[in-house]
Amino acid sequence: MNAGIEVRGLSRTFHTTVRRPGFTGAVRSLVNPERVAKHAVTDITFDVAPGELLALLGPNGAGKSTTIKMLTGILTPTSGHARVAGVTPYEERERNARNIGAVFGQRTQLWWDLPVRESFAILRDIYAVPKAEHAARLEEFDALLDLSSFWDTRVRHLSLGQRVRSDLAAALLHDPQVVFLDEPTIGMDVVVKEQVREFLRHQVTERGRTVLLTTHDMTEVERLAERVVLVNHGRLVLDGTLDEIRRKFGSTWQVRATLADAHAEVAALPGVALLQRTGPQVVFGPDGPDAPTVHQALKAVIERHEVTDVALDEADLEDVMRAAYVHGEEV
Ligand SMILES: Nc1ncnc2c1ncn2[C@@H]1O[C@H](COP(=O)(O)OP(=O)(O)OP(=O)(O)O)[C@@H](O)[C@H]1O
Repeated sequence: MNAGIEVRGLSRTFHTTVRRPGFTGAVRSLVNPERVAKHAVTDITFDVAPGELLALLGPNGAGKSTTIKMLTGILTPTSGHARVAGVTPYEERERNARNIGAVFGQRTQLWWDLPVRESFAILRDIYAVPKAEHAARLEEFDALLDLSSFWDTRVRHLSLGQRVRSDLAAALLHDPQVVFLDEPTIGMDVVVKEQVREFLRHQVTERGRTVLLTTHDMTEVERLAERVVLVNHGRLVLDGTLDEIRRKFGSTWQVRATLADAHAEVAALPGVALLQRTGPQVVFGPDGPDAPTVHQALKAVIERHEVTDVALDEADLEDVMRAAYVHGEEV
């Protein structure tokens, strides 16, 4: 069985009733309601390989949550289909629930009035996890997320960072193959964010879980994801590695180097232009659509020249993504 995610031509349209303004408008809306269709997700196709962490990115209202809701079985698609660890989520919700874990950073699935550890015990019973297995997993999660310092506290009294760490543990205690994370580190301080990222990396690399992550935090994307899928206005605009996306939309990098020999000849590098030369100081930039990434260019420069100093300027991933959202549909 494939423990990944397959999404094929997935679409979801919402039909809402428009309220006309004013009293007569309200009466007219009652008598003759005006229905409008909102195409939240349109014909999206992508895969997440087993054991891969993919970031699903897009501006507000792009359709990310709607996509995740279809993959977790909360919503049924209008058309298209999806399989999550071999199961059609909206047709077999219960079976799907056993295979997946989900964390929505803005909401909790824990019992508000119970201490965290009791919530974990209830989940153990719900998912019928053997006691020894549950204890071993909790020990592993505690080592990475430092849960024991607050797991006797009621959920309502936890800080945001403590609550989300508890939610993450709760979502993974039944050992799901596939994990959905909707803005898991929103509002956390940098230390807790890093702890959570380390935990997620461990779950992907050591436990082989398949993760679909949505976030607006580009540092998170850089630290965790190799591949990203970009959606805008409900449509998929890009599916590729961070390097590919940088290459397409982040064409503003520069490598500045000081050559050991002020008269040395500068080697021609494919896809790299020599922008400036003043004695030993040289500045390189990307040349054409097949230009390398800044890191590849830096490596090539160092390999071919003896340099005494080197610095690089790179387009911020936020800028790259902004360009990709705007121009992604054109490529
Ligand atoms: N139940 C619903 N009824 C009507 N429209 C909806 C419903 N749920 C979502 N939408 C609309 O569908 C579009 C996509 O929403 P969605 O929540 O999937 O976006 P998102 O990419 O997750 O955004 P954000 O980054 O702000 O969380 C939005 O225009 C939203 O208003």
